[in-house]
Amino acid sequence: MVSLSSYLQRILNLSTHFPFTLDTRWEQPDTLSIPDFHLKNWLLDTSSLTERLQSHCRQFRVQLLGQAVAPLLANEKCQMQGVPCEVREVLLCAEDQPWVFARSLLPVSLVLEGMQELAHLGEQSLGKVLFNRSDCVREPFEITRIPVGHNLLQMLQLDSRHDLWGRRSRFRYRHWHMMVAEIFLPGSPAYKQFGG
Ligand SMILES: C=C(O[C@@H]1C=C(C(=O)O)C=C[C@H]1O)C(=O)O
Repeated sequence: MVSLSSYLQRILNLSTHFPFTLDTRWEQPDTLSIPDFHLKNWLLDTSSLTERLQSHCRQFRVQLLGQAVAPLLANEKCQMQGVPCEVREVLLCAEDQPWVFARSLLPVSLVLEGMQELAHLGEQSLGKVLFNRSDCVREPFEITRIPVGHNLLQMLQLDSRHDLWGRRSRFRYRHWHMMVAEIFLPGSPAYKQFGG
């Protein structure tokens, strides 16, 4: 098991990589055959992923890879109605392993006017902000399958013997929409092979 500090040293030294982006096809959940019920339960769980991961480990942290205004991919632009966004990419890590890669899109006007706490989240979980507000409504999930060899794995310098799976959903707050996409990485408890 690669020690998180040496693993992160490698990733964080690649500062030019931010944003890592997440170029993948997103589908309605019933159009992809999810390998097993255990994974499906993780993919479609609407509760806070941060809290669920914390219940599976002793030491949890959010490792910020970057948060800055950056271009969106075509399939993100239409979901975000073409508004300029801050892109926030993090690794959700437990013990000595990165368990989730997350890429969130935060409209600049929301960060500046609507929810200023998003401007200086740093390594606090975005979920703590979103799930503590009753006026943030989560919209339905789309899911994605990331094949072995996808460039995200190469950029994150991770190997996987199986496809990875992820989900994304928008959170609506007043007239704004945020997008949160999460990819379960090989060591995460979303896969039955998890040793925990
Ligand atoms: C949406 C949540 O927030 C998590 C924390 C994130 C962050 O800090 O950038 C991003 C995605 C989530 O996995 C959650 O906890 O469910």
